[in-house]
Amino acid sequence: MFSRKKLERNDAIEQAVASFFNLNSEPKHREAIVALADEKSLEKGKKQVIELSLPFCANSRLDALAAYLTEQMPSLNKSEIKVSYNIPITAAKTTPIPNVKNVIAVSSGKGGVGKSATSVNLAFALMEEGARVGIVDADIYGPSVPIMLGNPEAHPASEDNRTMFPIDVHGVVANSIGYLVDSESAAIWRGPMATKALKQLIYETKWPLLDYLIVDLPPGTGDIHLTLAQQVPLSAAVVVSTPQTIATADAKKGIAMFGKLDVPVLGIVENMSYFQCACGEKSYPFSKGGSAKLAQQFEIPVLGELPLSNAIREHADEGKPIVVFDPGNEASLIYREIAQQVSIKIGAELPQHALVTKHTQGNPELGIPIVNQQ
Ligand SMILES: Nc1ncnc2c1ncn2[C@@H]1O[C@H](COP(=O)(O)OP(=O)(O)OP(=O)(O)O)[C@@H](O)[C@H]1O
Repeated sequence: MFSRKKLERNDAIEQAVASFFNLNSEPKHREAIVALADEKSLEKGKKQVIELSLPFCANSRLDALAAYLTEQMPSLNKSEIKVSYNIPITAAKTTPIPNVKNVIAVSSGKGGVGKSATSVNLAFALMEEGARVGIVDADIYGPSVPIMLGNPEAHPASEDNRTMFPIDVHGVVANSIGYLVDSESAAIWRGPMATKALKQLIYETKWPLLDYLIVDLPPGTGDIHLTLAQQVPLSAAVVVSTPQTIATADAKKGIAMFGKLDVPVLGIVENMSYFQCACGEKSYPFSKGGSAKLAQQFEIPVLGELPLSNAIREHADEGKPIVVFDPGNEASLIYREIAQQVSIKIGAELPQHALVTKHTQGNPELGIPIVNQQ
């Protein structure tokens, strides 16, 4: 009979992991990282399995993490490092959405700055990093997610004519008003009708277990935003802007609105930041540094700067998200970095839901079963 060695939490490994991911040294930012190891075998440099549980997803950095850990701690040299993700549930002040751990609003003050393109690619980037992700298109008046996902003719199935199943697209599940009614009908909805439609879309969709639900908001700071922030358990928001003053001025209103509604803004995604010609030279058609100034003012980070790129536009127009269809493209790599930062901030920096006990995967009271991931 073989008995499994008892593995103990190993503080030194946890600290090294936290420093690799540049986490703040405050204990609350580290405590969700759990490293289990048999300390005695570590001392002797024996081959063993280290079990690492992270509160965020980081597929693209696992090789670098393993290299960093063995460099910092040569005793890990012969060890196999097994990583799993245990993404926590963050603050839920209002009715939770069954099966959904974290809701991330993607917002912009001004229209046309690339909010939907960012929402869609952020969703796929989080999925590629190892999370279970859904996207809901809250842009009731101009839903563009179905086009960007390449399935504008799709229609969610229903078992009971009351609830619907989201549509699975390349591993992300989605729902949009665009799948349910034609665009002319939705465009004439006003106030209560639009907010009711949005709530139905969110609460009457049977989401599978999701680490993150991305909500692509309409531009501006109107009724829909207020409803969403007050009646849907938003974990955090990401604000998209171009660098030009007219866009950052509107983005500012959005950041201020989330501040008043107590929704943490994780940072700004600067879209159409620069244009890089084939010769390698960069130019700045929409001005330079606008988001950095805004970020400084609100003491939030710029999560990433995306180029004005034909490839981003073509993939969006063709319904083939660039992160999935051209993963090696510079823009895809930037989306992946943004996704990682979003995931790290939610997992290691935001307060977790009070009902979530430490290292608990889910919460039955929230309709989230306790299951083991990966
Ligand atoms: N970085 C980029 N480079 C080139 N084109 C882009 C980029 N980002 C987005 N686009 C294109 O710009 C157009 C507007 O983008 P998108 O629909 O994402 O903006 P939006 O802010 O969601 O707009 P709205 O909310 O007003 O509908 C789309 O055709 C999209 O493909």
